[in-house]
Amino acid sequence: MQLVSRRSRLRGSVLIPASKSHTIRAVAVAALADGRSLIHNPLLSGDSEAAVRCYRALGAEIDTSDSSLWKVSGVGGRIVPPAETIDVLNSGTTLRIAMGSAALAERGQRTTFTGDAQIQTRPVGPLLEALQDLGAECVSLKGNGKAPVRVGGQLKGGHTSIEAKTSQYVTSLLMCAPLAAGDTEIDVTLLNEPGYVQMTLDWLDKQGIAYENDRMRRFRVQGGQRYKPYDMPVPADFSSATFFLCAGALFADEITLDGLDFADSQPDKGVVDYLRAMGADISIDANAITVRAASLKGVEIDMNATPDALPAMAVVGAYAEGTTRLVNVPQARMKETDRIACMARELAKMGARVEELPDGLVVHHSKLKAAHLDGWSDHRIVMALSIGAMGLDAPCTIDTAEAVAVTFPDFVDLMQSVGADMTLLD
Ligand SMILES: O=C(O)C1=C[C@@H](OP(=O)(O)O)[C@@H](O)[C@H](O)C1
Ligand SMILES: C=C(OP(=O)(O)O)C(=O)O
Repeated sequence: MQLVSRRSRLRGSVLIPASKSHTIRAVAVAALADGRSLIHNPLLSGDSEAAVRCYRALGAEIDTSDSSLWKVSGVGGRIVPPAETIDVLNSGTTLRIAMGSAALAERGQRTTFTGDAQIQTRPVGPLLEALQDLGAECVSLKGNGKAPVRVGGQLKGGHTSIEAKTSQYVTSLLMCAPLAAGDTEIDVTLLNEPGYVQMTLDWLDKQGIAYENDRMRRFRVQGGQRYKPYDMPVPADFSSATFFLCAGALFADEITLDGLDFADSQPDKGVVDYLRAMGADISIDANAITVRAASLKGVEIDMNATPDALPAMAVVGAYAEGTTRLVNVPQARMKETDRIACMARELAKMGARVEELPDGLVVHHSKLKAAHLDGWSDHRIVMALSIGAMGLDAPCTIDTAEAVAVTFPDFVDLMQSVGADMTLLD
């Protein structure tokens, strides 16, 4: 599919859909719990569908017939691997978390995971090694530290250390360790985006799981614990909101984003601070954020906590006065695509002056022009580029637009509802 995006002025309000990161954690915890959980307001998207299919295959009963209330009967920590390979589609978070869950099976019982072409380029080697240290049987079937992988029981606990270039490794270990028979000690030698680990710890806290956290450098998790069923709504997604925040800061008379909760620990709420530092006009009132276009100036932003915001912030940088430096986010190269390289390339096609850094992007204020763009089958690149087109005299066409469904199937509809001149073409 192609997304054609044209000059737009935005006005109105949007209700931001549920968080992908929370929905996947919600499914995983409920699937491992003893009993029946109710997940209200889940995200309906490719990545959350991947989590549902994955945990069904691992034995949980998940009824999604009511799209606003999923009912999950958990396996009580007793994973029984399916004979068939589990396909996690495009979801890195699902793959990493489910690998830990699969390690809870009995010794000799193994689960094979694969995913789409992008998933098969993303690393999981350090997680395989850590799970192995803790008693699981792990192998990367192509020997390259990537999916397809096979993970078998049984996680017993013990000690491991991990270099977490993606926080998802630590999230995975923290979610399975409580269900191991023995205690687990995890030394974390490097940790990108610790805020996503905090989201996981918030889940453990709500579950009453006992653990010790020494400044995110060392965790001790008591073994022999259980997850219990719960009844909870999923909070709105600040990563999806990012696109409306950025579009609003550039092109809105006034748009209001509803449903977001600043008490939630999602790291991408930090995008509000980034935009304010650039001069954006953003006000926050209860759960509503109101954004009006203002003239923005380039600043340096440490993006380590928020890798998913890089594509949209790069577009903002191209419109801001002066130079925007988005730094310290090397992990953005390990996502669905190498988002640093892809954004540099696509913005250059639009006439932007962009420099790639090993860990980020330098974007200079540029006179942009319309172009035919590649979305690289990466949801966040497609959405970011569509915003880039909103200030131009001629339309931009973005290929691989079907990718938005991975996290935000309603993106185009919601953008249109606040006045974006966008069309999806089959
Ligand atoms: O834990 C999570 O839910 C996520 C963590 C982040 O991944 P990394 O930790 O690999 O950056 C983020 O990019 C991803 O969209 C979701
Ligand atoms: C990187 C992302 O997701 P995941 O790692 O779950 O594939 C994302 O949603 O931008």
